[in-house]
Amino acid sequence: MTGGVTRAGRWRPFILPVLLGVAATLAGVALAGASGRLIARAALRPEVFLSLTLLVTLVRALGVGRAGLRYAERLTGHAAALKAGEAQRAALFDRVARFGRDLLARERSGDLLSRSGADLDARQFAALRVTLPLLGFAGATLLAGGWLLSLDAGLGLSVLGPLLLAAALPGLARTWAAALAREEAHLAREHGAALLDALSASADGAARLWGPRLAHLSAGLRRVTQAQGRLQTGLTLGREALFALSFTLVLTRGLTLVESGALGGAWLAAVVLLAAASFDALTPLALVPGAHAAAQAARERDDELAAVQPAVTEPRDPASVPDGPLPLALEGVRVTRGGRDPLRDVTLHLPAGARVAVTGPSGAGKSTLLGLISRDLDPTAGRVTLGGTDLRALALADLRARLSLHEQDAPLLDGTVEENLRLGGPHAPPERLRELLDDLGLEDLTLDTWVGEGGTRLSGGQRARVSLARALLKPADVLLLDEPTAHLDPDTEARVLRVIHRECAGRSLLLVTHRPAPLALADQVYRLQDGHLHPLPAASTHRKVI
Ligand SMILES: Nc1ncnc2c1ncn2[C@@H]1O[C@H](COP(=O)(O)OP(=O)(O)OP(=O)(O)O)[C@@H](O)[C@H]1O
Repeated sequence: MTGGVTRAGRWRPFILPVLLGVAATLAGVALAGASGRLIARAALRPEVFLSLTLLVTLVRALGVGRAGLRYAERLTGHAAALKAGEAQRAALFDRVARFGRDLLARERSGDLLSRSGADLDARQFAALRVTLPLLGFAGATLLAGGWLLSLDAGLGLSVLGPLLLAAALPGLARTWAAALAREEAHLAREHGAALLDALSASADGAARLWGPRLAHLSAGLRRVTQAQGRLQTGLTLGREALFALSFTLVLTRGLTLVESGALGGAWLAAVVLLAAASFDALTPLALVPGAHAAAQAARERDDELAAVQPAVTEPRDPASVPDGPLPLALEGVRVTRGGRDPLRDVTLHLPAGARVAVTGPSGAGKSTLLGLISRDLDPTAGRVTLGGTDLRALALADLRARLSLHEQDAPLLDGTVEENLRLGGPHAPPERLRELLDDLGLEDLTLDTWVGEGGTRLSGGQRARVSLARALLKPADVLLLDEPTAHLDPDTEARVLRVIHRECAGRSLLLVTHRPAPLALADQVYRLQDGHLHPLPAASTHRKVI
């Protein structure tokens, strides 16, 4: 999914941390063996302590080296994971941005949010949570098993038998662990989405209706977490029982070998500690099936998302748009939405610099008309053109640079008023922003007012005017205004219309509205009804407003 980054390329940054982690595990196993040997020899013959200098140095080197290797593995591993995550996040953002609101209409936003966070986490740490423990365990088994087998087959089997059985335990429970991980992810998604729904509907008490649903989902999550806990406890108990068995077998066999003289007494401590250390390498294996299942599920969901086609696509070889104001036209346009045709055969010409208004009943398709021009959607039949070129032949960014859209629900970004305005006019001087707000009747709103998520800390009328100011600030040739005076009292509406009239100078305007007053801005008014545009008499009766 990372746009051109190959599978091998994604793994390369993890090679060093995985090697470091494996080396740290091996150093741990070797340290246990070497220190056992050292302690035993020093205890048996203290007078030869000086001759043990090499062993002492080895033990110290392994002790310090293991900590250093583990530290370096964590450092490089997390850096690699975060870097991989960065690329995955950017790719996800690109994809989501291509879908725009399409995706939000298709997926629930809480679902998308919790899912993308968990999926990115599962994928970016897969190498450290799956590959590293497996390789570390394989290395420890080869080292400890190989040495013990070379000493005595019975000793080797006493460790390898229980060790491999203990390693297989999480694998045996894999299906159960994967089912629990899937159920947990599903419940967490449902819970996240229901919580967001409940919060956004909390004002009218509708949230209380979600109470039982949230409680049910919480109970489900608790049940799954408890089942996961029981599974982990079972696996730990099984591992400890196999360790106890191995320890007993190694000790029994080792003592027999010492008694028969086949093994030096000083080696027994090394053998026992080495066997114990190889079981330590098992601990991280318990999480491997869950991490593997999560990474696999994340990949499947990513493929699913990749297979969904956005409503509008970029042309392969975009046409260029000439500079300067250009005419816009809808030619015989039909739109099918939700099984209905809100627009059936719509033809509309907006010459450069013209001002056109469209009115009509609710649900007639007025916003859909603007959506066609900003390419939120494409027509089912007919075409929309800018300067004679079909919009589908233009790069989306080129098209949208020429348009400025104020939407009916006036969505604002979570930030300050100034940050929102700067999306429209990044280089506008602060005085220009201030003046525009004052002219729109927003004298009380400071530029550093924080608007909250979606602008929810502002009143509906304030939010609409900040969004309108943002649209007016954008240096675009075509203004598309959807209900620019919604939520406003008549006096403020008149003020706002005067500002629009002033700011429209030299640009084209297409506005859609239910209200009569904004029609005064237009040279030509249409009524959209039953999928067709019907011209109305000029709106000169409303001129007095502006
Ligand atoms: N994202 C969507 N998916 C499917 N159908 C949609 C979508 N958005 C709008 N519609 C449908 O398209 C039709 C036209 O909606 P539109 O919002 O364009 O009407 P409108 O004239 O702007 O209404 P209003 O005046 O109430 O804002 C409606 O039947 C609506 O249900």
